[in-house]
Amino acid sequence: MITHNLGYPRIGAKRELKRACEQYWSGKIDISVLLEEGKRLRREHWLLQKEKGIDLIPTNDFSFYDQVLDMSYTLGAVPKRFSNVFLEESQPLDLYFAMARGYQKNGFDITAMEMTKWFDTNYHYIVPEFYKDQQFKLNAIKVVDELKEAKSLNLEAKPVLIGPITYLLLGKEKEEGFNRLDLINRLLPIYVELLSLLEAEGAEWIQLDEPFLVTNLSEKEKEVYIEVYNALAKRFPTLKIMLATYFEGLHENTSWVAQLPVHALHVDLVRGKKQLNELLSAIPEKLQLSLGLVDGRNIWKNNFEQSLSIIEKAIGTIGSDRISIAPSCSLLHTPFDLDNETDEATLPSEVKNWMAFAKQKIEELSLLAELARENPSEKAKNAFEANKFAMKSKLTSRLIHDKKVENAVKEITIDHAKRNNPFNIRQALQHGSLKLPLFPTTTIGSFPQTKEVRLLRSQLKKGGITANAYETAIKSEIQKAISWQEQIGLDVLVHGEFERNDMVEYFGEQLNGFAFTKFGWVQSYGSRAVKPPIIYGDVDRIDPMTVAWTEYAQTLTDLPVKGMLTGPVTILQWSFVRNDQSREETTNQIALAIRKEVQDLELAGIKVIQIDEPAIREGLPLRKEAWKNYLDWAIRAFRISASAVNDETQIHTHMCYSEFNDIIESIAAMDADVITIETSRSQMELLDAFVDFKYPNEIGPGVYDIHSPRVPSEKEMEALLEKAALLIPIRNLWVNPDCGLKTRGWKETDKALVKMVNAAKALREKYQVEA
Ligand SMILES: CN1c2c(nc(N)[nH]c2=O)NC[C@@H]1CNc1ccc(C(=O)N[C@@H](CCC(=O)N[C@@H](CCC(=O)N[C@@H](CCC(=O)O)C(=O)O)C(=O)O)C(=O)O)cc1
Ligand SMILES: N[C@@H](CCS)C(=O)O
Ligand SMILES: [Zn+2]
Repeated sequence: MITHNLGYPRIGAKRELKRACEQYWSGKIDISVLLEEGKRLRREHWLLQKEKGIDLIPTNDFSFYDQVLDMSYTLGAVPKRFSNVFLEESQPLDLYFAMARGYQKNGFDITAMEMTKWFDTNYHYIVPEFYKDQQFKLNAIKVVDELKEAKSLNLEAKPVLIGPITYLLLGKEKEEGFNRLDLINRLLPIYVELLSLLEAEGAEWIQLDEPFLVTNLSEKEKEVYIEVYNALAKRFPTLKIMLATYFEGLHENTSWVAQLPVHALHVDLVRGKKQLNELLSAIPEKLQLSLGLVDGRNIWKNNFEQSLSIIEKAIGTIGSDRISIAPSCSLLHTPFDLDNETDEATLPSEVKNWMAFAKQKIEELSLLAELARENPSEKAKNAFEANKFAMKSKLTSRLIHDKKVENAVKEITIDHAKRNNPFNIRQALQHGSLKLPLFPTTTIGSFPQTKEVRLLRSQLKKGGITANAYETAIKSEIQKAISWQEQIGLDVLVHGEFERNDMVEYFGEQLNGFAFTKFGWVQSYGSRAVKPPIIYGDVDRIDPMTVAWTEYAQTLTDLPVKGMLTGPVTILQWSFVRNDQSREETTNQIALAIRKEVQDLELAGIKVIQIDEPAIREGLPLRKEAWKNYLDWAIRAFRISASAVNDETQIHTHMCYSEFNDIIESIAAMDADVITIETSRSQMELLDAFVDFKYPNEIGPGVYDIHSPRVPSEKEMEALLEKAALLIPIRNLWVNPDCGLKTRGWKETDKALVKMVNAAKALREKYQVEA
């Protein structure tokens, strides 16, 4: 039985890759320094896995931005708007980064490719763009060079590629008249070329990631899978293909997937525990099985006793030489190294002893392999006892349960999720009290988190400045932001979220039942990372979390300041969650905590309160049969958090990166008075669902993409608004960017928002004249 890994976090223990990329983008370092840093990180991560005893080590899991973008680049799926600008002799990495970030230099103004969520994770990938005349062309340098690098270190390397069908399904047709799956005939020869090169370079194993195999597939998709994998098997009779599935079980796909002619099948036994029995009975004689035992999506220690019984069962049925063990999915979604966490105040050692990050998960794998052998070492036996102790300590700990919270959740009734009156009555009251113009302008909450602001927080945490000095400095940022918003003519203001490290972590730090880390970074997109807090116990809010900052901002202006909260589903989704109770139960606890905050904001005189729920769509189960149950409790949790206010108090919600078509009914059921959504990258395409559904409440379709430094023109935003005004009743229409502006600089923010306000004014004029 061997151990292998599906992918390692590439950003580095201290986010070294982030710093290197950002320094390169700002011209502070040369390309050679960036490339060298990438090489150093790869080497370090490979050697660490080797040292911990992993037999098969993944390569090509490293990326300077995103593994899907790497694949597009490797397969030559570069949209023409880029390839026309970047000539053959240009630095390849510059073209690659331009695809991700857009390019507004040397007289060019090219928009970035779209970005969306990777299955149900908080990781974002760059969406492949497909055209009717799409051609592919191999650019194998990265994949092959990384294999050579690993081989030069005497490692048993396993190149990891996104499988051809998952790659196509991840993308989007950018024009009508074709189906992207039909491109398989042009794509497959490129994969064949790539696999041949890798085989020639001595690759024995290739991992092809096909996570779409865990979803509800159409007949056509199933047929393409069968054709493609048969073709590959015929062409590569000796290359060992490991077909990797994860994030769910195979369900109804089990029997035919088990028949695909690959060397090994990897299955996720954390999310898809139940599939093992069926698989063991359906497995053909030669197929090897990779058991995904160690949770790649959470930070809890593996339960050795349970894992060993699974291993035993698998060995007992098909023999140890056909079994390998691995994490459930790539470790990209877990932080780097728990050993770096030494602060008892943020992460009590009792809780830390229940946890494992990527490095520890790799150790767990080696230990499990050792323990499954006949005569495990003393070290492994001791580790087994320590693991048993940790499991028991978690079961019996006094840190976890809070009767008061558990009772409050039990006492939730239907009334907790109901506003006093329906939307039309609330709308009239809110319009009467807020007196906003047509096409009211607002922003989504955050303003640039400058180096200076982040430094202040870092100094506060290190004791370099006092809490008073920090408060004064943040208040000064708020004061500047309020007077600037008044000056440029925004209608509903925000305080700017300067005091927040992150929209989830900030709340986690103030809620009971949460622990947090210093270095627990997980890549979110490109160079950006998040530090998900850890929910280990019952959640409660003791003191107000945001009221003082919002109240202060409101004292500075007569215009309404929007209170800014993160919703219960998003807090759940972007945290590491308990594995000892249901997600629904935890979300209800968070909903009650946010409800208290909403009530306190209203009491403090705040008339508009936004409860962000960007992760509702992302939390949707991968299997359609589980959607209804999830949506029922998720929407109810939002409503519990939002419904304790008077009719005059206007509740906003915000969502980004979401395809709304499938869940529009549930979004309407949230019954927020105003919803702001990300729509600009898709040219308002995402608005269609709201239009088709005749969405009744107010809506702010984003008019500019905040993920790129590109400043849109006034005309562009006006055109988008015109489009929206034709689709949505204008009294229901708001004007805002796609999302918060924390990642942007002040210069571009100022320019863009001035233009946005002007665009709103132009529409106001036009429609007032017409009215
Ligand atoms: C809306 N989004 C979010 C998602 N998930 C979240 N949990 N939060 C989100 O906001 N998912 C979907 C999208 C993803 N979008 C983003 C956008 C931006 C970031 C981002 O900017 N991340 C920052 C880290 C933010 C943070 O936690 N900052 C801390 C610590 C800052 C720090 O690095 N300090 C330095 C010292 C100070 C200095 O010298 O700069 C240090 O520790 O070395 C803070 O502000 O206090 C990033 O840089 O990646 C993420 C997801
Ligand atoms: N209020 C948050 C929402 C991000 S999704 C922000 O503005 O950053
Ligand atoms: Zn957003």
